[in-house]
Amino acid sequence: MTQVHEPTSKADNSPQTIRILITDKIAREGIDLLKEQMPEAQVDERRGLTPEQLAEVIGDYHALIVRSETQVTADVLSAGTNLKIVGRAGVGVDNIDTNAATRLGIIVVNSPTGNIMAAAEHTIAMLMSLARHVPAANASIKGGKWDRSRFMGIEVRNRVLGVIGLGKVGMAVARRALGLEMQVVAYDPFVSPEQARKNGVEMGTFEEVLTRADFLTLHTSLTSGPQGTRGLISEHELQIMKPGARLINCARGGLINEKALLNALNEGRLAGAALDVFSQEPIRDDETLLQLLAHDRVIATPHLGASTEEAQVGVATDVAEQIVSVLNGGFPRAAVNAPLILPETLKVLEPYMTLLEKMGRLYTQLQPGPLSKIEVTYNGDIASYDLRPLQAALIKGLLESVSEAHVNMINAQLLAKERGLEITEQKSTTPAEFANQVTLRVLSPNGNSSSFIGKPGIEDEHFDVISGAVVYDEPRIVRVGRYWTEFVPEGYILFCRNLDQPGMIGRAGTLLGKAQVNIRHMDVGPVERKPRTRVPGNTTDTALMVISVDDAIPDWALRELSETGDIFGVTVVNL
Ligand SMILES: NC(=O)C1=CN([C@@H]2O[C@H](COP(=O)(O)OP(=O)(O)OC[C@H]3O[C@@H](n4cnc5c(N)ncnc54)[C@H](O)[C@@H]3O)[C@@H](O)[C@H]2O)C=CC1
Ligand SMILES: O=C(O)C(=O)COP(=O)(O)O
Repeated sequence: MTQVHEPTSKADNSPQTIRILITDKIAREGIDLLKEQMPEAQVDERRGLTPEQLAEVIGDYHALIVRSETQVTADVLSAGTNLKIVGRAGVGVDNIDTNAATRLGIIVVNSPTGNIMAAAEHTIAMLMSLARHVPAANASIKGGKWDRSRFMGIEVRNRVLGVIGLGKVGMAVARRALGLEMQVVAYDPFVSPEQARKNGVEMGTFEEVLTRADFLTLHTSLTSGPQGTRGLISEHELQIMKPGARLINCARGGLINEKALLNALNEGRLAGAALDVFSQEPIRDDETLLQLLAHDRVIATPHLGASTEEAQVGVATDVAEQIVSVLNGGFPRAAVNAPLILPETLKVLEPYMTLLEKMGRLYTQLQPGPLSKIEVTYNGDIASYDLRPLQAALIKGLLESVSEAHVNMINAQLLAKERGLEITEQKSTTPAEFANQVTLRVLSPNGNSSSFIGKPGIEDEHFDVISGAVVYDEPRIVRVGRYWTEFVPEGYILFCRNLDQPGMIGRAGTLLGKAQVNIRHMDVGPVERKPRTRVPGNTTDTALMVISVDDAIPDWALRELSETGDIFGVTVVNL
């Protein structure tokens, strides 16, 4: 391990100290930004760590910043017990196990635009170098030769540039190639022909682009799996490429079957290849790559696409800003594994996030047991927002007591799915009983509401409907089961049902007084919201008594309350 910098501030092992680890070289501006905006944080730089070495130290850190060299494996992430965020100072995140990060609730951010121009310009430099043999001619003249005939080139004007992947870099390359008077034809299944045409680019099928291109340049990200891009250019694709074409790869080494490329070059089917990226980086012992590097018609650079001063300042500050935001409890602007929520939206949603989390917690404490289907209904203006953070908050509240996993916005959906929990949403901007009301309805596995089992008023009544609202920015629970109520879901709360008859409140109050437990708030909710006429002597009417208290209630007091008769279903929750 090469430790190029000692920790930049004095080591502090207190758990409260925010610690940020940087394991690849990033621009000083990014590090300065971290220190300015989080002066209390400890920022350490350590380079050349193997995944095993990184796994050993990562437990002490809250944030990790990498480029393409550090391998952030599932083991590294699992060892990051305090890790909240991994920042990739660049675009490609194929060196980070983002699935593992998602499962562990670790946010992964990148800088999607900071190095685009650098990568596009490097691609053009490779294109021109291939056309005019610049690297070989440079080596030749420096070797004391004056060899002009060996380095006969071709003009790129009027030649066809085939672009595979017309995303940010691909499009920037296309625009530059049009400036060089090339014809540009591209393949990208996710880009519309109209959008391409507006930029002077013709779209074609994969085969058309391969067969027409004089220069073929790759700009897709590297993905695995059956639909993935790994090995996108293999034996067959190289076979159908125009004879004498030239291939450029400034995206990811794994996009090309490098052995097949070596064969195509050796057999003279391709006139040249310019490679900035490789399946093994740095190249150590891969025989095919060593042969490609030694090949006359191969131009190579050591993954320099993003290496410009401008790009490095851009990506480092971009990622540093997001790290500061996340460590301060805010949201990143370019998360790879979390929904993008605008700050203005988040401000509106925050009290609802608290509400939904509390509703989930309240449900699991009142009604412990397995869950399979939940329907959430949003009524009022709130229904017009992006509600994904609210669903994540609900899942957090529901799963927290039944799962060891740290549930957050990143992994909530995944964890719910793993536990077979299906959540459906109903939205209506028409207000319900309250202006902005959220109702949670737990359904039985067959989709029916399993709300009330047994005769109303007996102890096995199920509380499978919970409604909440935000009143003056404060979350309130307004309905539990069939009872209307209103209380702030916070701290210890005693729930019980009582026969709807005089003397019940006094009985509970006296008992809590005897137990020295202070009542903060009390609400006795009827089954219907509207005032109604009590029928004297009707002993089946029940009400829900909700008593918020300052401290835990001793067991003997709860027992005594249950034994008084006419008060039953005594449960205490802690929200
Ligand atoms: N050499 C270097 O230093 C740098 C390399 N890169 C790499 O360049 C690549 C492109 O980056 P961006 O343009 O920012 O990404 P991007 O996400 O904007 O564009 C990728 C494009 O590929 C398309 N695509 C996906 N699957 C495809 C397939 N099977 N066939 C054809 N097109 C497909 C997508 O629709 C998308 O338009 C990434 O791999 C990135 O890591 C980026 C910056 C610097
Ligand atoms: O941003 C990317 O995808 C790159 O490939 C740049 O990699 P780097 O940050 O130079 O290691």
